[in-house]
Amino acid sequence: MAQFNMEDHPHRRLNVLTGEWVLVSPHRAKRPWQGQVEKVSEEKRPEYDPKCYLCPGNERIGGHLNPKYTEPYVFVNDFSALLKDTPEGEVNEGLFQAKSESGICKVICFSPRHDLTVPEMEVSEIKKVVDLWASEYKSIGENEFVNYVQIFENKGSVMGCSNPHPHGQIWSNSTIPNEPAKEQVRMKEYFEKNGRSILADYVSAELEKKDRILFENDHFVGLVPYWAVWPFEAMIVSKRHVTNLLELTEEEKMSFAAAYKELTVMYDNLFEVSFPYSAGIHQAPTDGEEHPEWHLHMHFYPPLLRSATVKKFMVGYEMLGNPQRDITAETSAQRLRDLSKVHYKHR
Ligand SMILES: O=C1CCN([C@@H]2O[C@H](COP(=O)(O)O)[C@@H](O)[C@H]2O)C(=O)N1
Ligand SMILES: [Zn+2]
Repeated sequence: MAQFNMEDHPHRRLNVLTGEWVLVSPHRAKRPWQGQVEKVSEEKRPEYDPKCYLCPGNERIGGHLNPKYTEPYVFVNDFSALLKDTPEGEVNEGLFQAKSESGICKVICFSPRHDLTVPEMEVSEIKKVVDLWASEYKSIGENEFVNYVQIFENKGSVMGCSNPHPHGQIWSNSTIPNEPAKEQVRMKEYFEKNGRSILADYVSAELEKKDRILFENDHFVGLVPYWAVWPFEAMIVSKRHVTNLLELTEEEKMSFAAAYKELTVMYDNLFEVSFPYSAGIHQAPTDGEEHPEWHLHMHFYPPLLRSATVKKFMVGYEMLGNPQRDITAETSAQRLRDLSKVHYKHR
């Protein structure tokens, strides 16, 4: 019987943040990487699109007029999934439980330019987005009925993104949503047991091992998590143990912006296409309590598997059993690390 090893044999890995497992089948990806990288023609977008709902000076659905903004611009979502004046109410009938939920949803236009995406923006421009994320986290979180603020970005039509103009969203609500709630349980357990943040210890351990590190700068580390589910899933984690964006210094926010750019340039260079993903920041709840267990981090969940047009499907066994992947996190990290740091459009 051969000796078990993680490069050749099927195994499960634990996500210590959520307590969930992922099945890894490396033997299925043993074949050398011959996935053809067909070129996907991307239409060149205009710097301004008169029909775009997010461009400066344009009218949005419902008649709201965007100002001729020149900096990142935020507005309340015209089709908000959560509303701040939702009447309180609940259903409590044995197996039938329901509760009213209030919240605020906003859209952030990262740049007045219709044609730019984060990897093509200057770090100083992305820093302005980080500043706006922080001020929105503060102002939205100050609402009595808001206890969690989820900042995220859907990029690319394959992620259901309805508009290519670079933008993100903020959905905030009264209860902590499932994903951060799962992480909070494990972060709290670890912090109460060890007096340190689980992600601080995890990042130090990864910097020791190196094989899943994508990059590091003065204040942030980019890595493929040991428990990654999506083929090129990644995380950006602050080196210092901060619980939310407001604790970051100006220099740390600039480093965050640089890390966001560095990772998304890698992503675009992988298949030389604008790389789709859903990404979001996890940070402390805004319930007015201290949350030393929290450690600011950003998840990136990109769907592409082996080319610009072949994506991973989380179906079947993934839905009924648990997530499964072929290439290992280490192989993905190696492929991303080997890529040029210069965006393919600027070579
Ligand atoms: O006029 C508009 C168009 C789109 N939107 C909102 O912008 C958001 C676009 O984000 P996505 O492309 O990630 O779906 C979406 O949530 C949609 O509700 C407006 O608020 N007003
Ligand atoms: Zn998280």
